[in-house]
Amino acid sequence: MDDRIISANLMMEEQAVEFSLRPRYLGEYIGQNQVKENLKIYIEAAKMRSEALDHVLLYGPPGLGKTTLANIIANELGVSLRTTSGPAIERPGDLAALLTNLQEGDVLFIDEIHRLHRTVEEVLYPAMEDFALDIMIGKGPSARSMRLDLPPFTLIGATTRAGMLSAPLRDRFGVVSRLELYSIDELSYIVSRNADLLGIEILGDAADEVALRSRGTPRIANRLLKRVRDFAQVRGDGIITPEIASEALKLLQVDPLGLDSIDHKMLRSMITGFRGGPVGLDTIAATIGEESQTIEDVYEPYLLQIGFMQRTPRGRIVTPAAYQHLGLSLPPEQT
Ligand SMILES: Nc1ncnc2c1ncn2[C@@H]1O[C@H](COP(=O)(O)OP(=O)(O)OP(=O)(O)O)[C@@H](O)[C@H]1O
Ligand SMILES: [Mg+2]
Repeated sequence: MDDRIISANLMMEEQAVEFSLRPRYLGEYIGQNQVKENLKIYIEAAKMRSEALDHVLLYGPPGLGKTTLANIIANELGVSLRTTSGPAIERPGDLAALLTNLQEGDVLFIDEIHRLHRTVEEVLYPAMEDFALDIMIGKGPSARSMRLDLPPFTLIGATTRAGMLSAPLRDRFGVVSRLELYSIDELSYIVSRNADLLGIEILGDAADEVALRSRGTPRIANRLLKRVRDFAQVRGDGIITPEIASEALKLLQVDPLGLDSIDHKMLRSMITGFRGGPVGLDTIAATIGEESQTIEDVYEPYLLQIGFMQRTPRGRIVTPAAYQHLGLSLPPEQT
């Protein structure tokens, strides 16, 4: 699924561009107003008290700006940021090395924090709570534990799956923020701003056109913008007009609402195989050959947001709006 144009996952060759487009301060970070307002206050307060900011957990679907926000928080605090990820920290000693190298007030950013090894996670508890490391010296009966002080620091954890964090870890975050899918207006603004940064000329209506198909996700908006730019250069005079945008987007096989063939396949198989549901997540996954987790993290949030799917205790159901979008008629008992 990673070569899908609308995959929200970061592709290798995109990293440099993403880095250059990343907003550096809260003022440049579009949307997520609730999260921003809260952070602004906590950051201000931490600075006034000359203390480290409380630990922050950011969660939400991929490509919504968690990494960006972690960098912004460090910038706003005026401290350094060290980045690592759950699976990258293999042994407790690796984490201890990271922690002992922090300066007072620094931010340690752990991406995919739900994938931390258990033994590593246990080192994190006293580090987060008491800014201390418990290390074992010696082996066997003569072994004893020694406590090492750490400089006060801020841990920022990011995850697409808050539900997979253990309770003791989750409870140690003072600030827990959920990032939401972006509105069309916000995405359109991001597209225009990023076009500016990349030296691309795009008309307002064309930016809306791109925004509409970006599944509420800035990363997808950036990707579509670049494809549309290529098209405008080859087929037009480089300026992205609404006509150019919609022609280019059609070629990318993304429908006017940003759904691609996998979304279509999923909705259609729920309709034809299960009369629109309710149908369990695992059944859907097996039917279309995707992993349940991927469906839950990546495809479903957008379909829920645009009201094409609903979650019920008995499973997922397809809504009339989706039938209409697909040009299918509702089963008789639902009309
Ligand atoms: N609020 C925003 N305003 C402007 N641009 C944004 C915003 N959020 C994200 N972006 C853009 O989207 C890109 C992807 O964001 P980012 O890498 O922070 O997502 P992520 O949530 O960390 O994704 P993942 O879950 O894959 O790690 C950024 O490079 C940036 O260009
Ligand atoms: Mg990230």
